[in-house]
Amino acid sequence: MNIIAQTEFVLASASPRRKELLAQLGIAFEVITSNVEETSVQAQSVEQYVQEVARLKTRDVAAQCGKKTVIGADTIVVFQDRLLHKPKNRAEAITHLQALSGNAHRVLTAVVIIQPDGEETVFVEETVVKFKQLSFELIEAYVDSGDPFDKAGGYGIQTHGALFVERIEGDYNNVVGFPLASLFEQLIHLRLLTF
Ligand SMILES: Cc1cn([C@H]2C[C@H](O)[C@@H](COP(=O)(O)OP(=O)(O)OP(=O)(O)O)O2)c(=O)[nH]c1=O
Repeated sequence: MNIIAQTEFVLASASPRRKELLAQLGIAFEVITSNVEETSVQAQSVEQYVQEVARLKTRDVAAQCGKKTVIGADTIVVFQDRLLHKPKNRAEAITHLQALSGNAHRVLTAVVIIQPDGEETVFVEETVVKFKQLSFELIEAYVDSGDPFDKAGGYGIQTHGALFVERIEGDYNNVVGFPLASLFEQLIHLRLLTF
């Protein structure tokens, strides 16, 4: 399938996974990373929080590039209304995985599209992931591999975190950091892509 960009695109993300996912569309884009501090965001709900962070990152990059369409995102892991951020250290990574073990959690990704005229489109996609019961030995071995530290919730479903999954409801790519199918749908709707 030939997907044609109707605008110049910029991806506002340092995540190599988002870059790979966007590249799957087969369109050209530039990558510009924002320097926004995520922890400063205040919100009433996790849905509002993830949108606000994604908005801040995307706006920061949009301010640097005039006539282009900027796409940014933020992914959070929510367990019983608690946000499980990227773990700061080994102990936190272990605590996150112990909480997720044997339970279902939500992964929310907010995507923001800012067009050259400043028009903003925001949507949030949710995927529910149920983990198997994880032994302490397995959690420790995984944490010691170093994989959890750049990932929300402290695991990567695209790496050895895949071994923890009992079932998943929703878009797998949303857990990796970009709900590609919904993004495609939005970009078609906004006439920023054609095929
Ligand atoms: C749950 C989960 C998260 N993640 C990643 C997706 C995101 O990259 C990261 C969450 O952090 P984000 O703050 O959403 O993204 P980032 O810091 O990697 O990149 P940027 O802010 O520049 O866009 O966790 C996985 O790769 N696999 C998973 O299974």
